[in-house]
Amino acid sequence: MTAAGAVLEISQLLVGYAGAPVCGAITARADAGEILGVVGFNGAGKSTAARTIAGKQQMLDGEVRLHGLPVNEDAIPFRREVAALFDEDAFFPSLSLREHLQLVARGHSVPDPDAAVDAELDFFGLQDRAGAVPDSISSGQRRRLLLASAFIRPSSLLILDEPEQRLDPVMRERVGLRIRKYADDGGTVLLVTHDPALLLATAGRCLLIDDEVREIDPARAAAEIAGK
Ligand SMILES: Nc1ncnc2c1ncn2[C@@H]1O[C@H](COP(=O)(O)OP(=O)(O)OP(=O)(O)O)[C@@H](O)[C@H]1O
Repeated sequence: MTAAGAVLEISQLLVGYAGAPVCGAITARADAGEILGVVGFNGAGKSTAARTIAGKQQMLDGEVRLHGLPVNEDAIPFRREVAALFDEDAFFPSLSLREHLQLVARGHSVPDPDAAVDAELDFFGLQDRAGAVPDSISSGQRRRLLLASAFIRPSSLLILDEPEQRLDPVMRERVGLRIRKYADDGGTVLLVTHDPALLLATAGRCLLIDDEVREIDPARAAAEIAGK
C-alpha cells in the first residue's frame, strides 16, 4: 500500500552485477517536494543504485515504486515521469546544442518549446554556443547541456548522479538553486553527490550507501564528505 504523498518508495532493494550486491539493501522513500541526498565512498554503489532506481539496470531483489507503480523503463508513463542525469555523454554528433534541447522539449510536449530552449540556454550559459555541435564544446559545457536536457522536460522524479561533475563553482551553485526550485515546485529529487556544499544547499534527508545502508543527517554527511 502506497503511503499518501510518497512519490518514490524503495523497499529492501538490492543492486549489483552478476547476481552479487555491491552494497546493503536500500529502503527509503521520498515524497513530493523532497530532495533525498545519496552519499558514500568511491565504489560504494551509489551510481548502481541510482541506475537501478531509474530502471536502467535490473534489480537483484526488492522493490522500487514510483507513484505506486513498479519501475519499468520500457513503459512510456514511467519514462514521462523520470528525468535523469548519469555520468554518460550521449549526444547526436551532428545536432547542435539548440537542436538537442529542441528535440527533448518537443519529444516531451513542452509548451512553447523555442522559448523553453532559449531559457535553458540562458540559464546554463550556453547561448553563445547554441549552434555548435557537442564535439566542439568543452566537457563542462557538454555537462551543462545534459543538465539543461534534464531540466527542460517535465518530470516528477529527477535522478541526478553527481551533477557537480566538471562544473565550475558558479555553475555548481546555480545548479543547487535549480534543484531546490524543482523541489519547491513539487518535484522529488534523488541526488547522488560528493559535493558537501551542494548536499547542504539542497538535501532535506540523506542516505549513506555502504555495506549497510542507513539514513544520515545531511549536515553530518556534508561534514564527513568535507573530511571534518
Ligand atoms: N558494469 C559493471 N560491472 C561490474 N561491476 C561494476 C560495474 N560498474 C560498476 N561496478 C562495480 O560496482 C561497484 C559500485 O560501483 P558504483 O559505480 O555504483 O559506485 P559509486 O558509489 O557510484 O562510486 P563513485 O563515487 O566512484 O562514482 C564498484 O565496485 C564498481 O567497481
